[in-house]
Amino acid sequence: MSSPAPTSKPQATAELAKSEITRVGTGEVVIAARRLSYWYGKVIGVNDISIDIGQGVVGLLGPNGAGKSTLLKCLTGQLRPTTGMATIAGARVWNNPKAFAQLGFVPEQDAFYEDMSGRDFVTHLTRLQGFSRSDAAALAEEAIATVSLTDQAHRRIREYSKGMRQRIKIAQALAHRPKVLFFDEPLTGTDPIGRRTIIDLIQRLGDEGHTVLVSSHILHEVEAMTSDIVLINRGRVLADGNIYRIREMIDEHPHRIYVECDEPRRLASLLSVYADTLELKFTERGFFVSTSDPDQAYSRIAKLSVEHGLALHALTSSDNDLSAVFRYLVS
Ligand SMILES: Nc1ncnc2c1ncn2[C@@H]1O[C@H](COP(=O)(O)OP(=O)(O)OP(=O)(O)O)[C@@H](O)[C@H]1O
Repeated sequence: MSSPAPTSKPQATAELAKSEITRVGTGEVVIAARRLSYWYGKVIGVNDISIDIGQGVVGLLGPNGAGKSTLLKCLTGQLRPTTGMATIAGARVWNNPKAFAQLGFVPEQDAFYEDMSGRDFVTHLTRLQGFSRSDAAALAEEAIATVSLTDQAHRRIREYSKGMRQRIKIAQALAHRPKVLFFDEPLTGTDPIGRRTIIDLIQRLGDEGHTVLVSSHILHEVEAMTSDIVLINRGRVLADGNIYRIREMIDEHPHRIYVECDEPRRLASLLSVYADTLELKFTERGFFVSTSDPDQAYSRIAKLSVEHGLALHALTSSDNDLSAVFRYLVS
């Protein structure tokens, strides 16, 4: 999205109505943004976001280019907001080392000294937080154990798999024991076991009372960690709240189910008599059915195929992904 950079000053926080502030997480507000915008020259990264984030795990969902990384960078003090502000525990983040000490950040991109061991990498970065050599070493060891990398910590990062790289980045973010953690697309490129380890860890951090903000463009990834989500698109908050509410929004819209079975035309004709069947579209091996009542449609397809002896080979929904949610919300 491209439009001229704003010239007006940010409005004061007090001028915002409560309804203009997105509220996620539980308990006291830990992370806050007020009228936060960030412009890359004439391209907007984050557009006037006001949000209060409490404890627990919160998912920041949006398609590629939505502004997730830019928002995380503003909230962690890596980028100075063009307008507006970000705070952690009430203190402004930008240019404030005290705020940095309270947060841990797991970036999407790798930025390693590849020839360092995992252990040295975490220890050195922890020393930069102001800890003595021995304290930093002890904290690093603890964090490395938390991500189950103790056995591999002596190896050079160059030799690490993608999943191990993700975990050593997480150890780096945890070592100084921050209460607030930011994960930018933490599951990218990980295998199923690595994913499980990271998801479990994120949930545990949330259960222990940390505030954890996790960005992703994949709905089911975030769903595995939390039901508390914020949807962003084109730099703006589109919706927030419980993931089930978002699912309800999906269900309020025509839902497309793909069916492959023996004699697809026969099953399609059986479905065509129901009022919630909106459209049928055939493919080489099956058909798409659009329905206004997905729950009914799923059970009906299963029931009819059994009753009429039509073996089902595929029953899937292409609408379960995030792009569908966004299509609905934007339209
Ligand atoms: N360094 C940059 N220079 C110019 N534009 C940028 C830069 N970084 C991001 N943008 C633009 O800002 C917008 C938001 O990008 P951002 O990287 O924050 O999105 P994202 O949701 O994190 O997406 P992705 O997961 O693809 O990184 C996009 O339009 C993007 O092209």
